[in-house]
Amino acid sequence: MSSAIPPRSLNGQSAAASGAERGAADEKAPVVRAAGVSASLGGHTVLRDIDLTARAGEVTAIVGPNGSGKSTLLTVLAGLLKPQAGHVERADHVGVALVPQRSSLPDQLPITVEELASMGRWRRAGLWRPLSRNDRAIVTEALDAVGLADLRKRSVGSLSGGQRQRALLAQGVAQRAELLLLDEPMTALDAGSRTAVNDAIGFATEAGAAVVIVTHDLNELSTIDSVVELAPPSHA
Ligand SMILES: Nc1ncnc2c1ncn2[C@@H]1O[C@H](COP(=O)(O)OP(=O)(O)OP(=O)(O)O)[C@@H](O)[C@H]1O
Repeated sequence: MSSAIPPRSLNGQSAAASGAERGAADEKAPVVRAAGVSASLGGHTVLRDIDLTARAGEVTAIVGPNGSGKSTLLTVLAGLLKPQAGHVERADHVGVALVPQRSSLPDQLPITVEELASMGRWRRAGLWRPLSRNDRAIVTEALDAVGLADLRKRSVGSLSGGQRQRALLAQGVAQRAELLLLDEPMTALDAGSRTAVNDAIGFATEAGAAVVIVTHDLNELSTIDSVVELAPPSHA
C-alpha cells in the first residue's frame, strides 16, 4: 500500500546508481520509493522484489526486455496497481502524471493539440470550469516545452506519431505534477522529436518534478540520475 514519506527522512536506495556516489547532504528529496515490490497481472507475477527511489528534480530510467514489467512498474508507482508484496511510499500531497505510449490515443480523437494539453489542468481547475489565465499560461508553456506551440490548433488525429507522443507529453507536463511517469516517450521518434522530449524532461525536472522514464535505449536520454534494470520475464 502507498503511504506518506516524511519529507527528507529517507536514505538513498541501491537503485540510484549515481546517487549512491553522492553525499547524503547532496541528496534530493525522495518523491516516491518502492521497496521490495512484487506485482502480478492476470495471476502471473510480473515484478519481483523491485527497489526504486525517484527524487525531486531527477531522472530515473527503467530499462529491461519486452515483458519485463516496465509499464507495470509505472502503474504501481502511480498507485493504480497494488503491489502483491513490498510497499510504495509517496511524499505528502504528491500529484502524479502518467503519460502512456502514444498508441493509446485513438486515431480519430476529435480534439485539438491545445485541448489535449489543457486536459492536464482539469484535475486542478475542475472538469467543467473554464481554465484560468494561469492555467492557459501553463498549457502554453507545456506546448512550448515539447515544441508543439505552432501546431496547437491542429486536430490530434492529423498529427504524425511523433507529434502525438509530444502532445501526450505536453498534457503530462501541464499537470505540473511532482511525479511525472513517462512510458517509452522516445520510441520511434526522429532526432528532432527526441530533442524536444529531452527539453520537456529538463523543463519538468527544473520545475522540481521527479521524472521516471521507461526506455529501451539509455543513450536517447540527455540526463539520467539513476537506472533501474528489470530482469527478463520468467513466465513461471
Ligand atoms: N492485463 C494483463 N493481464 C495479464 N498479463 C498482463 C497484462 N498486462 C501485461 N501483462 C503481462 O505482464 C508482463 C509485463 O508487461 P509490461 O507491459 O509491464 O512489460 P514491459 O516491460 O513494459 O514490456 P514492453 O517492453 O513490451 O513494453 C508481460 O508478460 C505481459 O504480457
